[in-house]
Amino acid sequence: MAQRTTATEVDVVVIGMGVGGEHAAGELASAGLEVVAAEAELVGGECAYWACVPTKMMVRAADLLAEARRVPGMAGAAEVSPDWSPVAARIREEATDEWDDTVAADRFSGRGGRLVRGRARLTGPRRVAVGDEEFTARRGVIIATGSAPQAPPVPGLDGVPYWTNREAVAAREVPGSLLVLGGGPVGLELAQVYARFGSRVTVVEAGDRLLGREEPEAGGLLAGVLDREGIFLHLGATAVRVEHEGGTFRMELGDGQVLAADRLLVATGRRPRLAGLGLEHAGLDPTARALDTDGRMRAADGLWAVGDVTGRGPFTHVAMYQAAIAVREVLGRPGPEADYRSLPRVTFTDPEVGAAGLTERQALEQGIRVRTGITRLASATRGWIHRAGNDGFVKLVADADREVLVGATTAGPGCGELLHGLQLAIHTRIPLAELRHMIYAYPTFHRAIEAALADLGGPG
Ligand SMILES: Cc1cc2nc3c(=O)[nH]c(=O)nc-3n(C[C@H](O)[C@H](O)[C@H](O)COP(=O)(O)OP(=O)(O)OC[C@H]3O[C@@H](n4cnc5c(N)ncnc54)[C@H](O)[C@@H]3O)c2cc1C
Ligand SMILES: NC(=O)c1ccc[n+]([C@@H]2O[C@H](COP(=O)([O-])OP(=O)(O)OC[C@H]3O[C@@H](n4cnc5c(N)ncnc54)[C@H](O)[C@@H]3O)[C@@H](O)[C@H]2O)c1
Repeated sequence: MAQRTTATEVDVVVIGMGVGGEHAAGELASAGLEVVAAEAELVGGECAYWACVPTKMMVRAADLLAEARRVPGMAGAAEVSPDWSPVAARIREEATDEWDDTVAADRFSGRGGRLVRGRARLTGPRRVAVGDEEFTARRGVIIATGSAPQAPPVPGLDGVPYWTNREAVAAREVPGSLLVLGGGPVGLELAQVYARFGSRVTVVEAGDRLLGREEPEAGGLLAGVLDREGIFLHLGATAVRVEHEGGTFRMELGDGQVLAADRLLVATGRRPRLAGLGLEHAGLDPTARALDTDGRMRAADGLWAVGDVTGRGPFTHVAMYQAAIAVREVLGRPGPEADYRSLPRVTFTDPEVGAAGLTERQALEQGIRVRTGITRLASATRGWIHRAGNDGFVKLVADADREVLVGATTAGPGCGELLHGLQLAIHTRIPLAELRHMIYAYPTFHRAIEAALADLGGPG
């Protein structure tokens, strides 16, 4: 690509103002650097406008309905009449400002940064073009362009008006029926929300279990709960054709079954947004699936990458963690390298599924001599007291040679919060003997950890 002769010189250019880019650009501007940040859509990115924040508002509302439905048999009678309008209004008024990022853009300008609207591309090492403007970055460029939904190559799919998470978040009405392709976190959180608001929901998952990246017990647990809530599940199912006619979506499966619904949500994963970024002009492979970064978030000399583009865990907390490291690096401040050993993630279904570190399978693949312990939440006093909605378990994965935890899953009501103590144990390698000899408050859900530790067996 021909370089323009005049380019504006600044300290740093940040490409993409999602959670990762916004954090990095804001901090660097506050530190007094001259920062230009390019954003093609909305400052705040996917998380604020179409992902974490609005979906968790939807989940909160759906969970309230589910709790109210648990009143019979435990506390009397309750009549529940779901109404989507307060959810749709809250998403518009509180979460997204009607998908207007003025507040976030002003916040960045208020810190001294310059926001440039448009799609940026690299035109050389430390050189970035946005529309007609070109910038050179004395210290370097931070790529934080996030990820985009990835649809599978199912015949007919690209010609129909399917939903991604964006349309599912922006919906003003609950569809009478919803077909969800993909049983990962996006598909399951949204499937349960819509089902609890009265939609007839069917989930089609190609793998043999739900939430395939996590422990098999988590997928099994959710399959049981969702089935009980009236969600139709097709596991190990392949969609071979999709069509949309007369307002109805029809999906043919490999076994010949045809499923029909008013809406189709495609939630089959996301892919780092790297196409058209001009990576080749910075000496990087433009066909790479993700940007390979070192522990200091460097992808090349004078080029850092943070967030979903790094492929290190597509979560907001990872993007922010990495952004903080990149900021330190740009400012030349000392600090530790990125450490993903206790990487936490929580799927906000009900029951929530929290996980940190390695699954049993990942640990085995790393050659670790593994010991596991598991306990059902219902068998802990608090789980038994809780009764309705007490589905869940705690599973621990230990390194039998080093006698420390390397992974944990906490599934149950609000059990994403239960994860933190275990994450700390994994991260700081607390010896199992220490964990066993702590006192666990009675009757809490976290006492289930003590039972799972006992189930691990081994010395001590
Ligand atoms: C439905 C859903 C629910 C989720 N829930 C959670 C959750 O509960 N917890 C959690 O931790 N994570 C959750 N995630 C994941 C989370 O949203 C992402 O990990 C997070 O948004 C990644 O941040 P990012 O800064 O890397 O990218 P993004 O948020 O994707 O931001 C990237 C930004 O870059 C801009 N951009 C892209 N290319 C260019 C370009 N060339 N020039 C200029 N700008 C560009 C985009 O417009 C965008 O604003 C969820 C995801 C989905 C889809
Ligand atoms: N609570 C959270 O932190 C949260 C919430 C939502 C999303 N996210 C993150 O966003 C990313 C995207 O989520 P996702 O659920 O879209 O992706 P995912 O990759 O986690 O799950 C996609 C699912 O779709 C299935 N699939 C793929 N192709 C298929 C096909 N042709 N037919 C049927 N099923 C098919 C896969 O087997 C998989 O189970 C994930 O990495 C996730 O961790 C996080």
